[in-house]
Amino acid sequence: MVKILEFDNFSKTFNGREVVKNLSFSVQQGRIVGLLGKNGAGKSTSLRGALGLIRPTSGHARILGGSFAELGIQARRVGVSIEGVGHTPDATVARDLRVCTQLLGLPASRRDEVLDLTGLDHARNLPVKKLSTGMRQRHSLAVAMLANPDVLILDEPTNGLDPEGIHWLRTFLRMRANEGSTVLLSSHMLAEVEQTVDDVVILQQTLRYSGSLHDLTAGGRRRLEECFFELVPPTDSSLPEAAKNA
Ligand SMILES: Nc1ncnc2c1ncn2[C@@H]1O[C@H](COP(=O)(O)OP(=O)(O)OP(=O)(O)O)[C@@H](O)[C@H]1O
Repeated sequence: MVKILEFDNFSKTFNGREVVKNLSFSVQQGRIVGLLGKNGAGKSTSLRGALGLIRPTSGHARILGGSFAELGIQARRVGVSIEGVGHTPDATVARDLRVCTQLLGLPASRRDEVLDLTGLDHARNLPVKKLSTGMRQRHSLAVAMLANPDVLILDEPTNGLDPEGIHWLRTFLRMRANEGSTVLLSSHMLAEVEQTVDDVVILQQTLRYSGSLHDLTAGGRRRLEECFFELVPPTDSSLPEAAKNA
C-alpha cells in the first residue's frame, strides 16, 4: 500500500487555543477518505496544513512523501478544492479556467475538457461570482481537475450540490479511485459520506477514529451517524428540547 498523505502528531494552535491536537493518520493510494467532525472540529485546518497553507504548531503533514512546499512541480499531482483558493470572482468561468490552465502550463484544450467533465460548459460565460453554490462547487472541482491530479483534496465538496450533482460527484470520485487516484474530502453529510468513502477519519480536536468504513459500521450493520455520535457525543445544546426531556 502506498501512503499518499500522512499526518504525524499534527497540532495547530490559533491565538493560544489548540484547535487540532496530535493528529496522526494516513491515507493510502486509491482510497476515498472522508474527514468528518462537527463545526469547528479542525477539518479545514488539517486540510490546509496538508497543503502548506498553514504551518503546524508542532508535528508534520506530508503529502506524496514530503511537505507540500517540497513538492515543486509535483504539486500539480494534487488537485485542491478549498474555499478561497485559486479563483478570480470577476472573471467568467471560461476565463478563470483559461488563466489556471495557462498558469499550470497545460494545453488550452484542457480547459474545455474539464468544462465538459464537470458539466459546466453551459455556464462558461457566467462570472464566477454569479454562480450558484452548487455550480461554484463544480467550478472548484474543474480547477482542481485541470492537471489530471493523482490526489484530490476537497473541502465539503457536496455543499450546495443538488441530488443529481451529489450522485454525479460520487460516481466521478469512484471512477477516479478505480483508476488509482486518492481522494481526501471533508463533509458533514454522514448519509452521503456513507455511500461514497472507503475510509473514515473522525476528528474533534483530537483523532477519534481512523480506519475503514466497513470496520467502523460492523460491515454496514450500523449506521455511520450512530457510530459518529458514539465517538463525538452531541452537545446538550444541539438537541431539541423534546429530546432533552425525553
Ligand atoms: N486563521 C484562524 N485564526 C484563528 N482561528 C481559526 C483560524 N482558522 C480556524 N480557526 C478556528 O479553528 C477552529 C477549527 O476551525 P476549522 O475551520 O478547521 O473547523 P472545521 O472542522 O473545518 O469546521 P466547519 O465544519 O465549521 O467548517 C475553529 O474554532 C475556528 O474558528
